[in-house]
Amino acid sequence: MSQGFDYDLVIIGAGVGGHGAALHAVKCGLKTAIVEAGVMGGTCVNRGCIPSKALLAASGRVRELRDSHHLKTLGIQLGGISFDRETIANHADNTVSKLRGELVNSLKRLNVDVIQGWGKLAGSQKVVVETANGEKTITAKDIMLAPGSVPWVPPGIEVDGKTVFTSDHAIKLDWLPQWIAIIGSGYIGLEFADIYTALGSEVTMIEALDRLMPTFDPDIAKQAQRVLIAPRDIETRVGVLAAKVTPGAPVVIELMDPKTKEVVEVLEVDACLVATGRIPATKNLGLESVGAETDRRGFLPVNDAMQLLAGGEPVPHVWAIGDAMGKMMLAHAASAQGVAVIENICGRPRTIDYRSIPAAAFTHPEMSFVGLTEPAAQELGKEEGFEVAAVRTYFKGNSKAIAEGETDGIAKVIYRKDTGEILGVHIFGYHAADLIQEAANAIANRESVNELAFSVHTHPTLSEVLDEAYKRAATV
Ligand SMILES: Cc1cc2nc3c(=O)[nH]c(=O)nc-3n(C[C@H](O)[C@H](O)[C@H](O)COP(=O)(O)OP(=O)(O)OC[C@H]3O[C@@H](n4cnc5c(N)ncnc54)[C@H](O)[C@@H]3O)c2cc1C
Ligand SMILES: NC(=O)c1ccc[n+]([C@@H]2O[C@H](COP(=O)([O-])OP(=O)(O)OC[C@H]3O[C@@H](n4cnc5c(N)ncnc54)[C@H](O)[C@@H]3O)[C@@H](O)[C@H]2O)c1
Repeated sequence: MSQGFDYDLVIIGAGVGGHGAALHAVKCGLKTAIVEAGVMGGTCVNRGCIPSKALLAASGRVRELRDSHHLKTLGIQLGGISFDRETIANHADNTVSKLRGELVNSLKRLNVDVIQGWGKLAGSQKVVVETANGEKTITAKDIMLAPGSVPWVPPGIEVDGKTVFTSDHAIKLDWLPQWIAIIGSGYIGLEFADIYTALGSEVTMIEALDRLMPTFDPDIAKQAQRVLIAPRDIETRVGVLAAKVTPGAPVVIELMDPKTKEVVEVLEVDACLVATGRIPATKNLGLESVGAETDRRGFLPVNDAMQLLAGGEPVPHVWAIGDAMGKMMLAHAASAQGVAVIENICGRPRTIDYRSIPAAAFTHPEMSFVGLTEPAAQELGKEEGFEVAAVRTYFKGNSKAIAEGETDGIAKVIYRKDTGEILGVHIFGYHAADLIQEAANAIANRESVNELAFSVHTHPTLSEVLDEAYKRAATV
């Protein structure tokens, strides 16, 4: 099919986004190559989702087995629980190797050519790859940019990879500091606070904004703070910037009042995890060869079809997906975008419905959401002229949660009062990450609480927290 080109499609970046796109491209009959400068699998497989979840699985088990009060209520008594840090780290490493191997094999099986090297655009249908053996030029009918993202380290913070580090180092679990400061209370800060406290470290969590977990719905953040932060070995500093961090023994952290710019406190800790967000890896991509440039924050500008834009106009045959275009920095969002681009290339127009993409933090218990927070829904209601309502149900009223002894949790359903359409669902509690999927499907189909109230949920399951919410919200 390649019509005088080396390939139908060349993808730059073999993360989950590029990989998902490659699999779908082959299914659609496109001759495909993927260019990777680093390790196959990108952030999610090597430095993100997978190793962090392996660490959370092991540390979560330690937390559970050490919770003698909880076990006692179930009639269980255990002796002292010990763990081996190195074996936990190996579990994460082995999981990464296994999944990376499977990813590489899946590409091999489908005859996707893997080209190792740094890829960049040299025009809208040409890629130059800097390989170990020199430059290689390849042509393609379409090109997809999927270069992902890297940790963002604010100015003033010096990372040495030993005492001051980002998640790239933390996932190796090289050591367990007695006292660790975590800068940022987003996903990475929360998940690593869960890991470190379960394994016995004391944590000081520093958040620049005026409340912890600022991107989560306020009700959920409040409940999570009550369960994930307050009873654990975690001190918090909120509304202060970590302005200067100097590695060493001790690590010295200067906290600054963002308004007065004055240093308000100096902390001396054993280690510091910088979890202050991620930035797109979009330097040296040859964008100038097609007249394009990144936006102010370094993201690749795209339209709804995910065509790369130059001066507001789509560059023919060049597409961009994943963390590098910055719509939602999640693995499943990146692969959904990759698949949608292939559909667009094949002439079956497809866009992404971001409102129905769920997200979860894999703390113990988990936090998850899909759609709008209550303040965002209220804002939309004001703009579009509808009223917003919310119902809350609690895990302590759910029979399965009671049987499990896992009653800390809340589900919140936000919906339009007039039509009952669900606008957002937020869950904090046992298995929240799995529970959110049915709400995501409901939002994707723009379903109303009035219909959902008739959908039958298995009894006794945790999913009945949503069943109860739909029934309470329904007008009939
Ligand atoms: C600690 C942590 C935990 C996470 N946990 C989750 C989670 O539980 N669930 C979830 O959904 N998301 C999670 N994420 C986010 C998730 O990892 C990212 O959203 C996802 O990896 C983005 O995929 P991507 O394909 O866009 O980019 P990446 O995975 O970053 O892959 C991009 C690839 O492109 C390569 N590359 C870049 N430039 C070039 C070039 N010029 N030439 C050749 N190759 C190039 C890079 O080497 C890299 O391999 C987590 C992230 C972190 C850091
Ligand atoms: N379970 C998951 O899906 C998962 C897990 C980990 C990471 N991720 C992805 O990785 C991305 C990065 O995660 P993250 O937690 O680093 O970023 P984040 O954007 O979620 O949170 C960063 C936090 O750091 C705070 N901050 C920034 N600079 C600061 C400073 N100088 N002092 C104090 N606080 C400061 C911000 O206010 C913010 O609350 C996320 O966008 C997420 O999409 C997802």
